[in-house]
Amino acid sequence: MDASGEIAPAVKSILAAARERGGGDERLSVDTRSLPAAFAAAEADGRVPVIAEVKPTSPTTDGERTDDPVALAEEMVAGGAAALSVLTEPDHFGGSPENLRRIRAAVDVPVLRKDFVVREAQLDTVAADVVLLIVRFLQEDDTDDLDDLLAAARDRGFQVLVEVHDGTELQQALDAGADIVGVNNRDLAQLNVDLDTFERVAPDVPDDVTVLAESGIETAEDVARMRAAGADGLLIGSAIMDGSVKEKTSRLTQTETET
Ligand SMILES: O=P(O)(O)OC[C@@H](O)[C@@H](O)c1c[nH]c2ccccc12
Repeated sequence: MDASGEIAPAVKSILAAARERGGGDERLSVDTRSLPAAFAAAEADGRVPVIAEVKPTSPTTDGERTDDPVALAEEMVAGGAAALSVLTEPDHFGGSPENLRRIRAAVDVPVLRKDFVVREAQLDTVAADVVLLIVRFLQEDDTDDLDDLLAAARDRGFQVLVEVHDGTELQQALDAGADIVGVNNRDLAQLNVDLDTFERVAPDVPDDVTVLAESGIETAEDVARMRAAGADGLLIGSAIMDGSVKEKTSRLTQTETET
């Protein structure tokens, strides 16, 4: 199916670039750090489980953060991030596989590879603890199917975060056997953020599936709201990348102990 009429021009451009991108030279086999265990350790320590995202820029961000990504990642961990997300998409997000490689070597926490993987060989670009698969993008022409990519990722040892935007996509993710699901509060048609999205979709996620609230989480109130709606973990990029990274991370991971 090609439903690209329903997605924003920036997203079409991201998808077109993803289709063109090559993969790794050889099949990877990864030894991963457990994301659910990292979340449990954060909870036990009184921290909100947050995946902090190293995102130099994005189609919805002004300017680009040019600090050393490893230094940013270390500040996030020092601020209490349970895990990290690293953009590896070069054309629209200022990321690179090299950033991920260096960051994963420098920290002990699980690291999510944030990219638009649409073909099996692209899983072999760089090792990570978790890879992202976006349901909506795997329904397009010239992409592999969710089921096949999920199996291919697990065969290599990866944990897989399956991203959804609504109830229909959630059902597809669950049917494919996803055990970590992210609900993205940013829609792909207008690129607007609406935290209601998570509140709408989360009640249908089974208890044994880890569920993340993604995008648009900026304040302690947003954190509390997503947690109240059932988020096991939160994926936060822009609000942490803006300003003092350590302080921002610490503020957002400690909201539950302050009250
Ligand atoms: O910067 P924010 O609004 O905190 O969002 C982080 C993350 O959810 C967002 O970067 C994201 C969610 N899904 C994606 C898929 C690809 C690229 C980026 C994303």
